[in-house]
Amino acid sequence: MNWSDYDAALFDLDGVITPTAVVHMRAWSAMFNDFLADLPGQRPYTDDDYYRYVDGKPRFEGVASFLESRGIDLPYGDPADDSSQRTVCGLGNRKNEAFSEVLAAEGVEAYPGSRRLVEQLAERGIKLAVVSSSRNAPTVLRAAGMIDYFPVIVDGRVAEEEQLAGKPQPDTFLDAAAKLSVPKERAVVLEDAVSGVQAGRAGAFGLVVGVDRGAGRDTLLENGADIVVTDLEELA
Ligand SMILES: O=P(O)(O)OC[C@H]1O[C@@H](O)[C@H](O)[C@@H](O)[C@@H]1O
Repeated sequence: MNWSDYDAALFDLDGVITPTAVVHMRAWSAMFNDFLADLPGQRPYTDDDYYRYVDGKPRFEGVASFLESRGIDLPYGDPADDSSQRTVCGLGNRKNEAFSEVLAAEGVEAYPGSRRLVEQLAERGIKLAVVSSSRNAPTVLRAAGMIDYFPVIVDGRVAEEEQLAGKPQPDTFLDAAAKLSVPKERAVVLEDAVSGVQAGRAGAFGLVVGVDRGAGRDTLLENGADIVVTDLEELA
């Protein structure tokens, strides 16, 4: 790809800039498997469930989507629900406690190739944004020492405040491009999740880059990626 064809790069965070997709995956697995253990006839939650139903989506939409796939009906509850409550929101918040504990205990470093690409693009004057479903995005970016590169961050909280539909809808990416004053045809979306490349395709952005951290090259291409890399170093 030729960066001179573009004016902005819209980065997903977890699994694209930082290896936190793995932390999210482990936290989801611990929470769902604990929850399923009490339900007769349910097979365990696996990484395949993560990629199909949870990856890249806002917290409570991930919970609802997985529960629906297993025919489990729980009340939605309220985002402020305590993590002990048997609601969609309660389960999401239970998972968030596990995620926050790992982040606090272990910290996080950006992928070296992603840091290099971000630094180079910043030097070239390409405008940069993070577009993440996660409400933890600013905390993760700060912990990785990367927050100052991104004048625009559209995270799970911003999406809620501004009533933007989450990925796989394109609204959060479109919002970031508008905030950077860059037309979508001049913006590149960089995503590791199926729901994320779907959002990129739905928004008709200039280029959708799939970063294969486990979702699978063919799956990313089928769902909206124009090109697929395994590390962002390849684009630096
Ligand atoms: O619960 P949070 O931190 O708001 O994150 C929501 C989602 O954010 C996405 O970035 C992750 O890919 C998902 O795994 C995660 O579930």
